[in-house]
Amino acid sequence: MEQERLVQIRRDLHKIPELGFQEKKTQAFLLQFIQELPQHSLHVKTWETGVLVFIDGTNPTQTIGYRADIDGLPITEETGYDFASVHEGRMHACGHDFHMTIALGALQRLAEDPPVQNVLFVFQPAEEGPGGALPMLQSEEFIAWKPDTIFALHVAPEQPVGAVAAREGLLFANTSELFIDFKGKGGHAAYPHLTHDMVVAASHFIVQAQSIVSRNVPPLEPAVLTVGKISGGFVQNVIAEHARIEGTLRSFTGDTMELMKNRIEKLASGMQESHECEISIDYGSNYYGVYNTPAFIPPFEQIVKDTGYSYVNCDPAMTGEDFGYMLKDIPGFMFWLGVDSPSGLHTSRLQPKEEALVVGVDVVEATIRNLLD
Ligand SMILES: CC(=O)N[C@@H](CCC[C@H](N)C(=O)O)C(=O)O
Repeated sequence: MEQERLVQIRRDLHKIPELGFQEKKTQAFLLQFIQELPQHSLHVKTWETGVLVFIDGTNPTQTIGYRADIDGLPITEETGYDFASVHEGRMHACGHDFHMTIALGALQRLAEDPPVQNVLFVFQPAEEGPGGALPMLQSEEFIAWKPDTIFALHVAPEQPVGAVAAREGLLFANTSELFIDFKGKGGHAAYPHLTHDMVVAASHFIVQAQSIVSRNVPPLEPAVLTVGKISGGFVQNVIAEHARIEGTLRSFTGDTMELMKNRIEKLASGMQESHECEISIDYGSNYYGVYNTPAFIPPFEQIVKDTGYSYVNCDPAMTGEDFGYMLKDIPGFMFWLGVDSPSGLHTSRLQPKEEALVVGVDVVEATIRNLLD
């Protein structure tokens, strides 16, 4: 019965993915669901497009926080689901529909049978960008209910259903977005000698930037430089006066991140000369690495096993998460929840198995009830 209800919630949310800070329908859905729960121990606030729900514990000494991110991605869905996104060009391709459903499932169980400690459920906007965690953390609404400990999960397509993975210390990388604009002299395709072609400049830049990780970053330091999007020009027979590349930088240390940015800037300054153009760089949002407080991991492993699921001690990943900002300020941790999808995160065919929803609810509920007792 509960499984059917969780599946329905997930499917309803899956249909309405919205980008960061535009999650109006998602927020309305969450509020409607929360309003239908037993209200005796609940307090609800909104912040921007997010929602905060505080549950009074029965004999509290502390507050434990649980955070779920709520935004979707600008990806066109290709799952073939009959409950696919009805928002064109938007998809829950990072599993945030699962994250919200699991939080609602755990919230329902705790609203019906409140735990000893106080609980704060955090439904946070804009994880994929521009980043909702930091401003939410600094908001009056959050500060008034600030928890002593906080945790969160992320779906893991490569792990089987029933597996929960975590580690002490660094789980996710530092990230920085990367937006670079190239501006030069465009013109007729037949007169290239009179122009400074920005498609050519951007292409050279992308190829040369590949040597930053392979030739500047020390070989034992993990680093990623990905260009995910390139755009520019007007039409096939006009030489482009503008091109733009959009990407992301990932590292485990602040020094490596600085080194990559430094090399990008040097490369850009050399290319301004060689391609006779103007290059401007914007690093967009930067996320702090997700660092799990080591002391919580052994008790969490025990809770997972006691709940009947398997625990995996995993390696750190180059994914990013603005939850890193919350963990910088509040002790806690993040874990991976196995959802066994053949297609990975940020793909148009991500198909997490819905049997994992109840696993998530069980683990989140058990952690809230037992971690601090
Ligand atoms: C878990 C996950 O996939 N998170 C995103 C976070 C995006 C951060 C930012 N927009 C960037 O691209 O640097 C990820 O891409 O890892």
